[in-house]
Amino acid sequence: MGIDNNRVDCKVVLLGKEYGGKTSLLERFLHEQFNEASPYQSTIGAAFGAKRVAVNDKFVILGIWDTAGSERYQAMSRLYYRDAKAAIVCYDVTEQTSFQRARFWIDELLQNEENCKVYLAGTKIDLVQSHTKPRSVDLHDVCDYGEAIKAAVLETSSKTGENVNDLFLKIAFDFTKDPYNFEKLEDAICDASVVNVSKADNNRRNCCHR
Ligand SMILES: Nc1nc2c(ncn2[C@@H]2O[C@H](COP(=O)(O)OP(=O)(O)OP(=O)(O)O)[C@@H](O)[C@H]2O)c(=O)[nH]1
Repeated sequence: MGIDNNRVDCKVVLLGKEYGGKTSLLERFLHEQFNEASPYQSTIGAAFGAKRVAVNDKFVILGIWDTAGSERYQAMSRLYYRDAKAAIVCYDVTEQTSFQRARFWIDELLQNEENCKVYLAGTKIDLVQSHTKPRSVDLHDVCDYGEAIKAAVLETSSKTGENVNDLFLKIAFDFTKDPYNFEKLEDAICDASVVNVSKADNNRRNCCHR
């Protein structure tokens, strides 16, 4: 992709319960794929990926840390949210306990990272839409909570891609809205890997934005 991994404009961290869909979300965003056939492998430690995103006439490089959801790695996951500009806190819309876990991480972020913007990502919405599994987390409840903590809420599917680009593009867009961040951005040359905010911004649903 031609990205210099030493230069990241916006540090993003993925947090949430194990099996919650974090790695799949990152895989969908970075490589536009979802490997349903391959068996679930829990993340050990953390993984990193970067992607350049176009916002108007500027480019933002999102450097994204995918943390392990297992409580065994909780102490390690804490290391990855330090100085993050954005946290995507994931919960599985079909599993209520994953939402409780999301709230745990948000409490931590609110206490420790006042400059980190929180995005609540409901995952696996395709399972509800296809009636494969019932919904366990109500979108309106999450939106009420999101409003209270000033967090955007998006329900996503890494399987269909619904709202996945929109989520990351919103992060990049919000990042450029801060004049301090915007000044630091350098012009970059467009290539095929760039995702454009204006293209992915259409037909948004299952979300409430702050
Ligand atoms: N149908 C459907 N399945 C999904 C989706 N996202 C993830 N999954 C499945 O859910 C399981 C867990 O997904 P992961 O992305 O590995 O979850 P994780 O949060 O990274 O898990 P940890 O590494 O344990 O923290 C896998 O079997 C995925 O295929 C989705 O949007 N739709």
